[in-house]
Amino acid sequence: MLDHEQVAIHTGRRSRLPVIVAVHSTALGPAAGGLRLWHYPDWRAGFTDALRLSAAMTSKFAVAGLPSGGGKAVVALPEGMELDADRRRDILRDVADAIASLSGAYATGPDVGTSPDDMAVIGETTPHVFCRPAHLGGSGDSSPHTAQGTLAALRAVSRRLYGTSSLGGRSLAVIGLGRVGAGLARLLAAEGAVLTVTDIDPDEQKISDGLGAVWRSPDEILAADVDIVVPAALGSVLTRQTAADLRCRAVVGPANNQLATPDVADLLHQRDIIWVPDYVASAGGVIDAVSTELHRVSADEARARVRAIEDTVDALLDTAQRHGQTPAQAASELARRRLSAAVRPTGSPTGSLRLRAAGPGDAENMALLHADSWRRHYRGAYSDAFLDGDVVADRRSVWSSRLSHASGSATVVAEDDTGLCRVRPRHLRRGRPLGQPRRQSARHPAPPKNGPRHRAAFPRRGGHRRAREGQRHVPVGARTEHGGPGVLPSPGRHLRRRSTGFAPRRRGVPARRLPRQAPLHLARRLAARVDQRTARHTDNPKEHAMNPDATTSVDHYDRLLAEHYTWMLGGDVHEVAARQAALLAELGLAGTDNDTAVDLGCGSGAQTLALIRLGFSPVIAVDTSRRLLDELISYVGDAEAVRPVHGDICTVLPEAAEPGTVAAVVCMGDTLPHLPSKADVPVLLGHINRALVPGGHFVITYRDLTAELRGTDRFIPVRSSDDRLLTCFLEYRDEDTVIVHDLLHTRTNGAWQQQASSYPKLRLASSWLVEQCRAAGLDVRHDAADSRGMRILHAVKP
Ligand SMILES: NC(=O)c1ccc[n+]([C@@H]2O[C@H](COP(=O)([O-])OP(=O)(O)OC[C@H]3O[C@@H](n4cnc5c(N)ncnc54)[C@H](O)[C@@H]3O)[C@@H](O)[C@H]2O)c1
Ligand SMILES: CC(C)[C@H](N)C(=O)O
Repeated sequence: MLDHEQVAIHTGRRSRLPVIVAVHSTALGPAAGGLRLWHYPDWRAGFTDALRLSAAMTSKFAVAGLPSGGGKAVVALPEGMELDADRRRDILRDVADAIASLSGAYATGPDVGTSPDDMAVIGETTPHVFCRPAHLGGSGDSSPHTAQGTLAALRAVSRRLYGTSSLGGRSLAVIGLGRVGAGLARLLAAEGAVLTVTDIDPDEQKISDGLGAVWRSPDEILAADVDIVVPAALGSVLTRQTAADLRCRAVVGPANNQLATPDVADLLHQRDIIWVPDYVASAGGVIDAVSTELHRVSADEARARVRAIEDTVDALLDTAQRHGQTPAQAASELARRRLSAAVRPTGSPTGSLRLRAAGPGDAENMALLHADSWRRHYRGAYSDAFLDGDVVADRRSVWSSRLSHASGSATVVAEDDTGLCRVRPRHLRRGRPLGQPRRQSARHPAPPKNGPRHRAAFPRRGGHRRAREGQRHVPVGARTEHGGPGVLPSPGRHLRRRSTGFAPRRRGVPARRLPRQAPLHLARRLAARVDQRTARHTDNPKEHAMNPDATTSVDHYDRLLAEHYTWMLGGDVHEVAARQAALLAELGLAGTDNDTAVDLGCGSGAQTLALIRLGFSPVIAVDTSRRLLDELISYVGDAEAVRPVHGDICTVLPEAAEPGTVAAVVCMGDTLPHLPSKADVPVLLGHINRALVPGGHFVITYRDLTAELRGTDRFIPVRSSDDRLLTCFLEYRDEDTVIVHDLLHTRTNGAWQQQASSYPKLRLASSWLVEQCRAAGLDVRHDAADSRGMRILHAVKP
C-alpha cells in the first residue's frame, strides 16, 4: 500500500522526461528533500527510488528532530542519455513547475546528479528550493555538511568500539569519491585515518593518490579488511551477499538507502557489525540547509545541529543495546514515535472557529492537545523519554483538576468541525469579551504550578529556543479571568477566523518568526544562542551587560579549563578517586555489579573511578566536555563498566536512565553551581529522585558561595606548579550569581603566558539546597562542610 501523502508524476513539458515528486509525509512540517537526476533502466525504477528516498527523508528529519517532512524528486534519465546545457535547463524548469504546483508542500535541494547551480535554475520559477549558491542567498553546497555529519556519526561509533572518538589510526574504506565521499575522505585523512577508497570513475584515483589512500576496485572494497566501511556512492550496496562478505566492525556512511532489503540490518547485527542507519549518518547536509534556509536559524546553531548527530548516534546505540534492538530498529522506533506524536493529519481547523468555556468533559482532549503541543515544541529541549512517556496522563490529571474546580477564571477552547483544534491563545483581559483578545500573546499554557514534579516537568527554556527557530506554537487553551455572567460566549458563538486573534495552524504555511510585540527582555533572550543539549546557558542579559567577557561554563571548560582540569585537581586522577571513594564509602555507598550509578559532571573521572571501586557497574558518566570524557575513558580499565555520555546534566537523566533504576547519583566537585539558574536545581533534583531506586543515594559536593568575600579575599589561589599557576577571582553579580574569572599562567620554554576566561556560578545556600532536596522527596542524611570548605550533602530516596 502506498503510504505517501502524494506522488506527482509529470511528463516534462519541455524535456518530455518523467519528473517524479514524492511527498511522503508532512506530519512534522512541509516536506523537503533532494532532486536526483540519474539514469534508470526504466522510469518505474526512478519512481520506486523516489518513494524509498522520500520515506527516508521523513525518517531523516524525524530522527534529527527537525520540523520538516520527507519528500524527494527524481528525474529518470534513460540509460546512456547525455545532457547538454539546454536540455539540463529544460529538465530543471520542468521540475520547478512540478514543485510549484504543490504550493509549498515540498521544497527541493541537490542530490545525486544535481548541484547548487541547478537549484539556482529551479529558484527562477519557485521559492521552494534550498542550497542555491551563496550569491543568490542560498546555503550552497550541502556536501561539506553531510561529510561533517557523517564524521560525527563515525566518532560516536568509534567511541563505542574503541573507546575514543578519534579516528586517527583507524582503517576505513570509503566507497565513492563524489562530493561527499571525497570531502569525508579528506577529513578522515587529516585526522590520521588509514584509507582504502574506490569509485566507478577511474579519474577519482587522483584523489586517492593525493590522500595517500589505497585504491581498490568497487567489487573488492566491501570485503576489505578494515575497521569501518563508509558507503558514499549510491544505494542498495548492502545485500545479503555483501553483508556476509564484510570484514569490518561497522558500516557508517552518507549514501542514502544503503540496504537492498530491510532484513540486511538484522544480518549485520547478527554478525556483530554496527550499522548506523543511512538517514541518521547522512543528515548533516539537509540539517544545515533546512535549518538555515527554511527554519532561519543562525549558521552556528545549524552547525551545532549537524554536530549533534554524534549525540543522536550515541543515544540510538545506547537505546538499541538497552532494548536488545538493532540500531535500525531503535532509529525507526524513534522516528515513528516522533511522527505519531505529531498532529493528526486532518487536524487543521476548517471553516469558522467556535470559542467556548471548557468543562470537565474536555479534560481528555485538552490533555491530548497539550501533550501534542509539548512534544512538538519541546522536542530536543526535553528528553524523549519524558515527552514520549506519560505526558498525556500527566496533563489529563492537571486538566481534570483545573476544569472540575470552579474558580474566578475559565479556560477557553477553540473548536472546529472536527473537535478541539490547535490555537495560539491570547490571554483575555478581565471582562473583555472573547472576540477581542488582548494583543499580548501567551504562547503556551502556563507551566503547571501544583507540585515540584510538574514544575520539574515543564521545560521552560525550550519554548524560547523554539520560538527563535520560528516554529509554530500551538498550545491548547487560554486561561482567562472573567468578571461574571455574560462575558464568556455562549456555546456556539462563532468567530470568523481572521478576526479572532487566534492563529490556527495552517499546514504548509511558513512559520511566523518572533512575535512582533515580544517584550525587549524576551527578544534578547530569543536572540541569545542557546545550545539546549550542552550549553549551560545563562540567559540573563544583565550578565552580559556587566560582564561582556563572561561565557558559559561549557565554553569556559572548552576554552581553558578542560586541558588543565586534572592538573587542577592535583595531577593524579587515581589519587583523587581514592579520596572520593573513601568519602562515598563513609557515607554508606556500596554497589554490586548491576547497580547503576550516575556521575553528573564527571570531568576526567575521579568520581566515576571511585564509584567503580565501590562496586557500581555501569557508571553513567555525564559531562559537557568531550575532551574530559575522552580523558576519563583513557583511565578506565574496564570499558564495560562506564557509559560516557556527552550531555547536559540538566536534561540527561530521564533519557539516560529509566525511572527507579539507579542506585546512586553523584554530582561532585562544585558542578551543581554550573546550572544556568537556581530554578534548574529543583528540576534536576526531581530527575534524580525519579531515577533513583528506593534506598538509592545522592551525593553532592559544592561550594556555598552565598557569603560574599571582599577585597583581596576574592582572589583565590587554586593550584601552582613549576609551569602552571591557576588563580580565580570572584565578582558578585547579584544574590544568585557570582562571576568566576579564572586566570591561568603557563610557562613554555621559560616564558609565561596568561589566559583568562570567566563564567557564572550559582550561589547556593546550603540550607536552601537541603530544603530543595526535601521538597524533591529525598531524605537528607548528612549536610556539612569539609576541612576545605566544600559542602557535602548526602540524601537517600525513601
Ligand atoms: N550531497 C549531499 O549533501 C548528500 C546528503 C545526503 C546524502 N547524500 C547521499 O550520499 C551519496 C553521495 O552523494 P554525493 O552528493 O557525493 O553524490 P556524487 O554524485 O557527487 O558522488 C557519487 C560518487 O559515487 C560514485 N559511484 C557511483 N556508483 C558507484 C559504485 N557502484 N561504486 C563506487 N563509486 C560509485 C560516482 O562516480 C560519484 O563519484 C548519495 O547516495 C547521496 O544520496 C548526499
Ligand atoms: C541535501 C539533501 C536534500 C540530500 N540530498 C539528502 O538526501 O539529505
